[in-house]
Amino acid sequence: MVANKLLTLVFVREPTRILLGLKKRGFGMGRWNGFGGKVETGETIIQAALRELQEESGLKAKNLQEVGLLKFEFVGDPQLLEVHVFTSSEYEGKPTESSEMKPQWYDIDSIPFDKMWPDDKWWFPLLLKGSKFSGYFLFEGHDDVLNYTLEEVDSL
Ligand SMILES: CCc1c(NC2CC2)nc(N)nc1N1CCCCC1
Repeated sequence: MVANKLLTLVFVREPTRILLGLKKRGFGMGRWNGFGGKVETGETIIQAALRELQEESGLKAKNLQEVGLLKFEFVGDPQLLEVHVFTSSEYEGKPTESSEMKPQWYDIDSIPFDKMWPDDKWWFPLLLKGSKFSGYFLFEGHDDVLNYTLEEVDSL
């Protein structure tokens, strides 16, 4: 039994814009995304979310709200990924480029979906309107979504 791999994903949000980062290397390189990564042993999901945001963007979130739970399966790979999605509207610091990510503010009307993970176009509208959501995506490779389910939920 392969346990789900726990990952975090944080979006820093202002009224009309959202902070995205361009992944400079590794998994998802060349795609704009929120800030996140693996939950290490000995840390909570929240601690991991705060740590990854700080490491990758330089920002210290003062409020994290869990808004989504996304599960990913890849054809041929037994490892399921479980991504806990958060938003933050209060933070300290200035967006700073790291070795991993180049941060940039995007107007919420011009999200670069063609340069993001393919699943984002489905759940991002729910994040932007403040809904809580839970979804599952079956990928073949890193570009093709074979199947998905997505629902708005009252609580995560
Ligand atoms: C789980 C991969 C993934 C994804 N879905 C695609 C099936 C791979 N979509 C988005 N937006 N972020 C993702 N990660 C957020 C946590 C850090 C690693 C990348």
